[in-house]
Amino acid sequence: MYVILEWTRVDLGILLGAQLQLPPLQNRRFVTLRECTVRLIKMAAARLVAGTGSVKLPPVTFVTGNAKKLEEVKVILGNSIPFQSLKLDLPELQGDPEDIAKEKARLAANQVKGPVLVEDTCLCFNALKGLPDLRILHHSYIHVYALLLVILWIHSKWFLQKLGHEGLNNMLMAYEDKSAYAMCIFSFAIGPNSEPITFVGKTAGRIVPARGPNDFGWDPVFQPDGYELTYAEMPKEEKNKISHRSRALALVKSHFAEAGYAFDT
Ligand SMILES: O=c1nc[nH]c2c1ncn2[C@H]1C[C@H](O)[C@@H](COP(=O)(O)OP(=O)(O)OP(=O)(O)O)O1
Ligand SMILES: [Mg+2]
Repeated sequence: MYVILEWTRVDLGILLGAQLQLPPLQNRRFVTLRECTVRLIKMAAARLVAGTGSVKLPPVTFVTGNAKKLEEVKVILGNSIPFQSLKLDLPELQGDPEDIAKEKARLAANQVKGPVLVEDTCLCFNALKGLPDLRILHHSYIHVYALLLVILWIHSKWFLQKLGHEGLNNMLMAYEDKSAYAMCIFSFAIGPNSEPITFVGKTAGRIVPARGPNDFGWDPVFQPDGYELTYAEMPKEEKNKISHRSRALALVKSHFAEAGYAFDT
């Protein structure tokens, strides 16, 4: 079958030209159905491989209500992924950090109606088997043990699930083990109703009495392993080299490079 379709600006040109990235038609008034079909098949194959194919995506929207996170993400991503940011206060969900990140991505994608990137960060104490995260305690790091009591109350259900009653009873105060890790989970959803994927970055360290500027969360109480400085005391470039956030973003970048998403720029 060899049907000739007239190529007009309004209908096919817009409909197929945009989707299939047909060559400019300066010297041709016609494209063949075969040509369209071949390109459609190629596009479908590319979709299978890349998860999206050659259909162009709008730039990714990084959704966060936290200006400090955004500052870091901008520096770390540079020009590697076309993105814009949107300040939205997404609900503070509780539960497993990876589930929280995915749920945040779903909520954000439904609002933005396009590709979104979100992240969820937590600080976890090894003495407490990775609990708690300090998501709720935004700017307090007076004394970690004092915080634990508050967190215990706030997350009691979660604590019980993870540690059990005995663990809870044994938990308070005298911990030798001050080791902890900072964990960042980015979640990417290509659009509403698509299953988000996640990228986890961790940095090991320990909890110390607060040192350094007090402008970003628990940075003053977290000292990464191998360093004499807390996150807060480090120059920003130094933190960005080793941080939980940059490690997670390295995975995000590789994913984008491998998937070969094409963006409208
Ligand atoms: O690198 C960090 N260094 C120190 N503190 C940090 C870092 N990253 C997040 N944080 C704090 C902010 C918030 O108190 C909690 C995470 O909560 P988390 O829900 O992920 O952040 P958020 O609510 O501030 O912003 P978002 O709108 O992206 O959810 O840990
Ligand atoms: Mg939040």
